[in-house]
Amino acid sequence: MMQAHVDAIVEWLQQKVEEANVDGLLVGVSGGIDSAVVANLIKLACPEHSLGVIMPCKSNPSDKNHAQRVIDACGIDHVTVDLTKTHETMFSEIKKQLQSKQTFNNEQEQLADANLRARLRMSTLYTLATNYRYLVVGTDNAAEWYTGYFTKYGDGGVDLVPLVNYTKGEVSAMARHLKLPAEIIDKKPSAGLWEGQTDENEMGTTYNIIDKHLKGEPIPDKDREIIESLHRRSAHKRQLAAAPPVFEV
Ligand SMILES: Nc1ncnc2c1ncn2[C@@H]1O[C@H](COP(=O)(O)OP(=O)(O)OC[C@H]2O[C@@H]([n+]3cccc(C(=O)O)c3)[C@H](O)[C@@H]2O)[C@@H](O)[C@H]1O
Ligand SMILES: Nc1ncnc2c1ncn2[C@@H]1O[C@H](COP(=O)(O)OP(=O)(O)OP(=O)(O)O)[C@@H](O)[C@H]1O
Ligand SMILES: [Mg+2]
Repeated sequence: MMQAHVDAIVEWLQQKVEEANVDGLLVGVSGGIDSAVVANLIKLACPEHSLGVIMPCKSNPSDKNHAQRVIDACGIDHVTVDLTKTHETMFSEIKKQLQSKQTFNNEQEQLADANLRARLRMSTLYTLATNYRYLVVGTDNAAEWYTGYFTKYGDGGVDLVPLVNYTKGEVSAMARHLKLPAEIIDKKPSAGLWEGQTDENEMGTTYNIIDKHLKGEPIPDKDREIIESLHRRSAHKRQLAAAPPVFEV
């Protein structure tokens, strides 16, 4: 059953490569489960033309080790681009300019800092995609997509989203089927954007409950309200940039 899904995704990826007339596929490898599954899928789709990209950005060493384990386990070609200094330079320059105008918003600092990391990763992936003539493959699953739990034009800025119809539970099942390292499968999902961040703490609900909701199963009212609110507020991330009508003036 899971093998049939793997085969279908792999075939779809190959078709997309052919349609786009490119040479292969790449993905950012964080050490988390979603990118581990995608790295395996693109390696199956394009054995000689796939690339995993490790992009530490003030990341903790265990994430880097996990990312390397993923690369080793699937045997995919890889490159590491450390974005720590780039991020530091860019964020501190922006902060300095805003402080001099007395418009720096401390309350938004953590989020702004975190989203910049995601967007630097996106820029790095597209620089590599141009170099290799590859497409950028995203890792969003159905739960993240529905709730908008991604950075617009950051990790959401990709060419293909092969896992977008699969719940987090189904992605875990796929990871087990693909025999990914147990420590990758078992660890708590985290965007790794700040110390101690976990997806479930930040969202205020759990992937298990979001998955149930997506499958049409009953969930507590409180969770449904949270999920539907996240969904409504993130509608803009699932659409093209809003354009005005042609004004007849
Ligand atoms: N109604 C609207 N119509 C059009 N655009 C609208 C808008 N409302 C906000 N915006 C724009 O969207 C921006 C807010 O969206 P965005 O920049 O995405 O930022 P936002 O949704 O506030 O934050 C991203 C969230 O995704 C999480 N994340 C990010 C990256 C990876 C992962 C992970 O799981 O690995 C998770 C992160 O922890 C955080 O909770 C605003 O600054 C504004 O520019
Ligand atoms: N340090 C990193 N190096 C390379 N890519 C990264 C890094 N951090 C995040 N990414 C990219 O951003 C994506 C979004 O992160 P997200 O946390 O949702 O997925 P994940 O880490 O693969 O899985 P999990 O949800 O289990 O943490 C990752 O899948 C990966 O493609
Ligand atoms: Mg992660």
